[in-house]
Amino acid sequence: MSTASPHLQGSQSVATGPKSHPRLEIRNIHRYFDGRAVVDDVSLQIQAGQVTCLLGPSGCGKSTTLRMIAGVEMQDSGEIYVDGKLICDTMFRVPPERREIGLMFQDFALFPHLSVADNVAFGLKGSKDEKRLRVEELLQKVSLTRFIDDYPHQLSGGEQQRVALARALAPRPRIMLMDEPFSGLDNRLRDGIRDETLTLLKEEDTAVLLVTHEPEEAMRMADEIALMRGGKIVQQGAPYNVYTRPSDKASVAFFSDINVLKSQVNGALADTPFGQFLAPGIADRTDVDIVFRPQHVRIDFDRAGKGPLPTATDGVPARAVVKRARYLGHESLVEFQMDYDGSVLKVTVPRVFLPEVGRVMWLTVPRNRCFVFPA
Ligand SMILES: Nc1ncnc2c1ncn2[C@@H]1O[C@H](COP(=O)(O)OP(=O)(O)OP(=O)(O)O)[C@@H](O)[C@H]1O
Repeated sequence: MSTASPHLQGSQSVATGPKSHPRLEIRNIHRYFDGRAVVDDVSLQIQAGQVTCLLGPSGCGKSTTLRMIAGVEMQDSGEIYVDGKLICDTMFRVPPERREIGLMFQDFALFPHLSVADNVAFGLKGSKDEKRLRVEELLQKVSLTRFIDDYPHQLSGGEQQRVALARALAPRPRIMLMDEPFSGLDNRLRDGIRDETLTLLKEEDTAVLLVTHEPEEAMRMADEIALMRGGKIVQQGAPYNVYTRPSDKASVAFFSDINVLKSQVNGALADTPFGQFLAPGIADRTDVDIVFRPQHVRIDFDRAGKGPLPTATDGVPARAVVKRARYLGHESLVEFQMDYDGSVLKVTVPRVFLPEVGRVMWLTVPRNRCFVFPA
């Protein structure tokens, strides 16, 4: 069983020798609007070739953080370093165009009057031949060579997005900042373009900071997730760690629906209708939330008024009645009304499972899938 608190440190250090610096480092950045800390002491390190997703709900300060790194917004305190060199503090500031940072936003439009080739070549320096070579290389990588002389309006939304990516990467930026870059695309296109983008970013060895409010996008794209809330990074680490070892109830809830049992600690144990849960390190008489995801609840059929026998790993079964069942395509969602207090618990099953309303069943909660947090 997991309990509250582990503040994960992530897997960011890729040692390449004593002098290696992160490609991008921001230290203790603050930004205030109307006296309110919109970005509140944010620090991050990103290595070359690493994708970090800044993930959080709307208004938590993600875009403001990105804008400060890009240099279009000034922080009130804190420093930004690229390859160990200071590029911005409150006294000194390298202008945005000299930061070697590529930008890609949802509405980062192509120049309509320029061909695909000229769009991609826009930020490039060097001879005509050198530019042409780089344009061809990138268009080949995004599989758009055949559109090289076309104009943006002749391309689909997804194709335009890939040209925008090629354009952003053409000058070989050391860092790529992406703000919800795929949110304008329809669902079916999105997965393919995300995967292609990831492959290309890795090939170019760029350090990427991608802002998104979609957990699924972050899980799919990120080497590391920085979970942001109320201007602060509340947890940081590999997607697996952030998902399976969340630091608090809100972090669990950000990734999926949750079920919550209320209890109070007594002798490092919390009593519930599902049996006792370990609550190590939490003081007696502390109110706690026992949190678990719908996909982790176990369902058993009623056998002559009884459920399965209690076990150490799954605790005690609790009697429930099916209130509603829905098939969602990739899983079924069943809502159960619990006998013990009439509350409703959600359970998902990765197949077609549509028991009739009113049917009696028994639920158990595997202890290794639960989190106990002070309420
Ligand atoms: N120039 C500004 N003046 C005043 N408040 C601002 C300014 N820019 C941003 N804010 C406020 O700062 C907070 C954070 O905004 P920000 O755009 O960084 O959030 P976000 O996490 O990127 O949200 P979203 O996902 O909706 O884009 C919001 O409450 C926003 O209203």
